[in-house]
Amino acid sequence: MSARIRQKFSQLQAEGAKGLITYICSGDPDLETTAELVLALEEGGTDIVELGIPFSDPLADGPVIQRASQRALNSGTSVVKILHLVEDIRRCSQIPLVLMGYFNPILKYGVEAFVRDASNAGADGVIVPDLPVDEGAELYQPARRAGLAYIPLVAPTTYPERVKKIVEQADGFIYCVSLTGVTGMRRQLPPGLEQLTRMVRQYTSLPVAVGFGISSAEQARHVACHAEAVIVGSAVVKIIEEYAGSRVEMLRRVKTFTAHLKQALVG
Ligand SMILES: O=P(O)(O)OC[C@@H](O)[C@@H](O)c1c[nH]c2ccccc12
Repeated sequence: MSARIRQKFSQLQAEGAKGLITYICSGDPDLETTAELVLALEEGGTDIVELGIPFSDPLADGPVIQRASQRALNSGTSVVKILHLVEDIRRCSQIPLVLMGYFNPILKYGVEAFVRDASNAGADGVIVPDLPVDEGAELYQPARRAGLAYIPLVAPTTYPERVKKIVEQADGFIYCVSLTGVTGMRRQLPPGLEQLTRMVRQYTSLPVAVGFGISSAEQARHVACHAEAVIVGSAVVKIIEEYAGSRVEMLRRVKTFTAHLKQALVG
C-alpha cells in the first residue's frame, strides 16, 4: 500500500497521538485555492488530506458539501485537472493525499487509467462511497496493483459478515461512518461508536478512522478514544464557503481551525 499513509500512522502511534484527516472539495472555489488550502491544512497539523472529486449527484453528502461540489463544478473542475493539482501539490508537500469521489466520474475516466494516473501524480489512496463491496473488485484490485490504498467505508448498519468482506479489500485504513445519514455537522453523535470500531477491529489490524458529523475539538477528542484518526469535512468546507470573498482570511481561518482540532488529538 501507499508508504506515505503507512508511515503516517506509524509516526502517530510512536508519538502517542491520534490522526486528523480533513476533507476539502477540489476546485472549491477554484483549483489554485485548493492547492493553497492543502498547504494551510498541513501547516495547521492535518495528517492526511482527503481531496474530493466533485460530482453533480453527491448522494452521501449533506448541503454544505453539495454546495461545495456545485461551486467546484461551476469553476470547471474535472478529474484530469484534479490529477494535475495532485502533481502540483507533490512539488511542495509529502502529505498523504486520498482522493474521495463517486464511482461515475472514475468510471468515465476509465478505472485502470484513473488508478495509474492518480498514483503517478502522487495520490496515496482512494475512497469511493457508492461502490458496494460486491463490486469493490472493479476498483480495489487495479488500485492495489497501482500502489493506491483502497479505503472502504463501514457504516453502523453494516452487518459483521459484510464488514469481514469489506476489510479484506481494504488498504491504508478503514473509514468508519459514525452515523446513518449524510455528511454534515451534528450537535451530537449517536451512541454505539465504540461497538462499531470494536467490531471492525475483530476483522482487521488496519488503522480505523471515524468520520461524519464531527466539527468540534470536543467531539474529535471523544471520537479519537475509539479510533486512530478522526475525519472532518463539512466544518472545514463551511469556513471555505464563509470566507470565499477573502482568500487570505480563508486560509488563515482554515489553518487556525485545523490547529485547534489537532490540539485535541495530541498527548
Ligand atoms: O462532512 P463531515 O460530516 O465532517 O464528514 C466527513 C466527510 O465530509 C468526508 O469524508 C466526505 C465527503 N464526502 C463524502 C461522501 C461519502 C463519505 C465521506 C465523505
